[in-house]
Amino acid sequence: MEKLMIAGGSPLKGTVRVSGAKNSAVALIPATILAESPVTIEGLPDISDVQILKEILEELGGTVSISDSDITIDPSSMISMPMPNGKVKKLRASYYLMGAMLGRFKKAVIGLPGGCHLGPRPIDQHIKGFEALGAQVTNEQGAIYLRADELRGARIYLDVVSVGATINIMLAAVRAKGKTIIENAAKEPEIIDVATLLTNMGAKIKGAGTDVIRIEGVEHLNGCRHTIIPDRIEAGTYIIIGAAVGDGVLVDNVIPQHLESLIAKLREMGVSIESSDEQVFVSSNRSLKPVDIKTLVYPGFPTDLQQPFTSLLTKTTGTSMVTDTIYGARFKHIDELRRMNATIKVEGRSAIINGPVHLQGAKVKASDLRAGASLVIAGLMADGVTEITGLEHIDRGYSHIVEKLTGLGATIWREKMTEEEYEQINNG
Ligand SMILES: CC(=O)N[C@H]1[C@@H](OP(=O)(O)OP(=O)(O)OC[C@H]2O[C@@H](n3ccc(=O)[nH]c3=O)[C@H](O)[C@@H]2O)O[C@H](CO)[C@@H](O)[C@@H]1O
Ligand SMILES: C=C(OP(=O)(O)O)C(=O)O
Repeated sequence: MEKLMIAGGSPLKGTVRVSGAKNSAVALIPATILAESPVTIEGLPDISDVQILKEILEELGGTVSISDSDITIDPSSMISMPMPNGKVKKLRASYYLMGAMLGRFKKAVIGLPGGCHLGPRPIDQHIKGFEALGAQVTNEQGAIYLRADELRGARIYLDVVSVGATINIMLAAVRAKGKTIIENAAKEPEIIDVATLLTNMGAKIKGAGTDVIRIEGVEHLNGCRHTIIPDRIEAGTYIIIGAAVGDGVLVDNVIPQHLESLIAKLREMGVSIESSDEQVFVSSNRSLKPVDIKTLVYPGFPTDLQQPFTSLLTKTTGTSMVTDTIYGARFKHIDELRRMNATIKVEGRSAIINGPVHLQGAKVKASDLRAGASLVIAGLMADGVTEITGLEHIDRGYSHIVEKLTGLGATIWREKMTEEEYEQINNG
């Protein structure tokens, strides 16, 4: 077990290249199950979620080869092996195995997913969609059993706008007989990316990226080549780092339109930020104005950037408020930021931040992926050394974070935890 060490306080400068999107990758990889010949995905991020999904596809009988950041998956020999436990519990996106396996094999057994603990994360809308397509779905001892004689297209209205449910229903519906209409669908860029892959495989999908998606089921899906979109949350994290401690940070391989809500807020605060086709240039400003943010579904401010953004707000002069309308309990990073000197209180779904404060290095624990990102940013801003445990969460979503930050001039390194430290962490 390793911990992350950061000696903060120095300005960062240079170029950082963003990797492929985690939330696309974790759907694109299961989507390959639906093909009848090899699929190549280019530009995958080097993160643990991708590694685990690769191993899961191998357990299902797929042949997986990786060359640099490209992966080729031959799904032709896969079987619908039950996966009630084990690796599926390690990540949220293992729920996409349900839609993909139901689409191809008309049956699947998948344990309820893991992923970040952000309060309740039900999957009732996924199940509602599968049932509407004709599947029988039961929950037995923490695993979801799905079976259908045949899948039939249906009209499905999502009661909650859900990224996961939209993609999962799409995965099953591309192999259903007839037409499926998903209403009140999520519009995140990752949904368009998955629809693009499926279309390249031979699926018929219209309207991905709008709130009504129309799918005409097909009999066969073939292999193809697909290039993943850049990770807007990783890009947003480096842009926030540039705003917090940057002396000219160029974030490369980004689609700025995916981050309009973040860029607009940073400008409102007085951050100097310029964007071109695929790059964003950002510099820190000594005095920043406080702002309020409210997380919303895309194209609103992403919940996944709320925690990293909170660290930046400790630097502003005055009071800022962060309200998370998607995950009302996504505030486990706040206690850790307080240990670093931040003045923040949580009231219901909101965190109220008073600044400016000068953060101080401390021993802190990442409870989830973006809590980890917020602590990395705080560590870079702080005087002295910050030690972050819970690195396994950060490794779920940030490819080569130490190398990328070192490239910008940060003093950051991984260190093996002593047995004593390991025990302390495990005992809470
Ligand atoms: C792997 C992946 O892509 N993860 C992202 C995805 O998670 P995920 O797909 O799990 O998130 P959803 O978009 O489904 O969740 C949005 C909201 O709907 C609720 N809900 C969702 C499904 C359901 O069946 N019932 C229900 O009530 C959730 O509790 C949450 O409050 O979108 C989230 C919201 O942008 C991001 O934080 C995650 O990074
Ligand atoms: C919440 C997140 O991930 P997951 O849904 O995979 O847990 C995230 O990426 O911030």
